Amino acid sequence: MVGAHLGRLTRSASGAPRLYAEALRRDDIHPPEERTVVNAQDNARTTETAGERSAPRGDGIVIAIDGPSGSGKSSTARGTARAREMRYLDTGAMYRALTWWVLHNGVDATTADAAAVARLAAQPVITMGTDPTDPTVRVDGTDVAEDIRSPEVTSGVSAVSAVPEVRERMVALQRDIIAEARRDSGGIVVEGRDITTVVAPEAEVKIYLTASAEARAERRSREVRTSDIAATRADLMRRDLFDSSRAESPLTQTEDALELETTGMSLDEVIALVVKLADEASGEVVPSTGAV
Ligand SMILES: Nc1ncnc2c1ncn2[C@@H]1O[C@H](COP(=O)(O)OP(=O)(O)O)[C@@H](O)[C@H]1O
Ligand SMILES: Nc1ccn([C@@H]2O[C@H](COP(=O)(O)OP(=O)(O)O)[C@@H](O)[C@H]2O)c(=O)n1
Repeated sequence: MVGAHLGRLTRSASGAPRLYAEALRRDDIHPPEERTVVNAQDNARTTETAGERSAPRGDGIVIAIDGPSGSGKSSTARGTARAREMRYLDTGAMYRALTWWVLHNGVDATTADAAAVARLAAQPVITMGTDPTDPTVRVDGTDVAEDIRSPEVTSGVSAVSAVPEVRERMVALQRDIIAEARRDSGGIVVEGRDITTVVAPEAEVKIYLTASAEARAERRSREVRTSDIAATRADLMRRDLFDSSRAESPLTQTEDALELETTGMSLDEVIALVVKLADEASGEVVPSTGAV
């Protein structure tokens, strides 16, 4: 199992291995910018970004990250993809894009019946740009990157993403993007709620990212510049409950994903740890044998 030698591992309540921050105090984990280039292939990659790379490599790995809202999935996935020159896929942005489309067509996603949502969600072409320095999301060619972060979309997205036809369509698209990244690049970091369980259970690195509800609410409040941490926390809890209790592909923590508890860790520390796991999984670093 990836990461078993990286730090102090214990078992969480679900039985999943849990990696604590103590691992970061070990000498062999560096922030991404200090990461040493470990082979010639890596060296060649330093001059281009993941999005620009043209030469097919065919040895790309997949890093799958799931977790609740505000646990740091997007920032960690993006940072890791940038550090390792991989592609990056924010699957939440895809469900948000479809939710935007539903609202754009005058339908309230939270009250509409599932059949109406499914019909509408089948219509537009969703296009995802996977360069981690400039990820894009388009609906029928319209750039919706900003609009999909609106409170209206955030309120409706859990209802839209619970519709089976919506998931079927998005998962197929996600798998296509992953297959292409495996074939043509250094691989891809994919984050969401069902990546380790449904979209890419075969991923070389599987992580369940988490943090305390307080830490997540504080992070999100800082991000959206509100001082009402209690309201932010309530919104996170509402969405987490919906996402983890729905019938279709609920957010779940499985035994074969490494739980990374990030309360008290900085983003750079988390990224450094995931980069380290990825380096090991792709054979770029010889695993150390000491502490477990
Ligand atoms: N380990 C961390 N420490 C402090 N802030 C963090 C950490 N990880 C993420 N953040 C910040 O928390 C906010 C939410 O992170 P994000 O990556 O959007 O989470 P998610 O994708 O899981 O909802 C962002 O502003 C991000 O910069
Ligand atoms: N793989 C995924 C990703 C997101 N989603 C849904 O999309 C919503 C928005 O995802 P997001 O990653 O943008 O969420 P946050 O970053 O706001 O926490 C989630 O609350 C889920 O309802 C999903 O069902 N499956």
